[in-house]
Amino acid sequence: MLQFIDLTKRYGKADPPALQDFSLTVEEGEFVVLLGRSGAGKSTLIRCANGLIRPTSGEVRWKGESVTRAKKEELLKLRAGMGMIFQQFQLISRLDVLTNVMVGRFHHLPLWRSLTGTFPPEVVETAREALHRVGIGHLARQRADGLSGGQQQRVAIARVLVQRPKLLLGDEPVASLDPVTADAILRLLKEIHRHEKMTTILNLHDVHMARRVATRIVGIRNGRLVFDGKPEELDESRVWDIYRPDDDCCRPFLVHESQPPVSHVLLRV
Ligand SMILES: Nc1ncnc2c1ncn2[C@@H]1O[C@H](COP(=O)(O)OP(=O)(O)OP(=O)(O)O)[C@@H](O)[C@H]1O
Repeated sequence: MLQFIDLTKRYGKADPPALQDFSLTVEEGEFVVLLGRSGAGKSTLIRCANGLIRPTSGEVRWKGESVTRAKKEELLKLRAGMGMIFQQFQLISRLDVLTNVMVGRFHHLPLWRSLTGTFPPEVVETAREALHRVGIGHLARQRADGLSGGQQQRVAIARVLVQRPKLLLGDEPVASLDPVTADAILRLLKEIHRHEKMTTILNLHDVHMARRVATRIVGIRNGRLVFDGKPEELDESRVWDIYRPDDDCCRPFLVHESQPPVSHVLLRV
């Protein structure tokens, strides 16, 4: 169980809070998609989950242990059970694909192996299997920077698979990809979720895709939770609550009867 308890995050004293009194409990095995406008606080929340960002107040607890209060060593241990994928993939560009995937096992190997970059045969085998699983087994010996965005995200997902985390966090994992590739990556994540049952939290900018993959959708607006429900409960007025501009300036256009539903309009802007 992952608990966000009364989180508030201010980056600067004078800045408005990126998160404000934010509480949410995510049960094991859920597939949660965070929706919200740019700057709503989605990335901040995801990064608080694995301690990349410390909240100004409040606490994150993972399986009962405090991520927020964990000391460096404890935090590294907690993070070993949390995989993360990013918009910009975060691969080591000069290394080949297979080595990038094996990096996912670093947490579980003795320090000398990390320092020398040598991996036991079973790790090599596990990494090869993971690459096949994500559909790019044939690219194992290619340099990471020679791949397309979709292929790089598959490498990043394979790296998470060898890590065998209990929690997968995705900070806009498909935001840099074209719609067809984004769709393929989300299908892959959904299939992995179905198979591994790992708790998954992603933030996405696409309402339609969110409805398709999530078991639960959380809407964030100005750092506060404004929707928490099943995909089928996210009707047009709730989509509007999440995305409406603060001054309501565009509402007459967006909800005009002759217009497609808000979620469709939002997909196109
Ligand atoms: N490192 C930082 N320093 C200062 N302010 C930051 C920092 N990171 C985020 N913010 C601010 O915190 C608020 C929330 O940002 P955050 O990136 O969490 O939103 P988001 O919903 O993920 O947005 P997007 O969808 O555009 O990525 C924004 O006002 C943003 O400008």
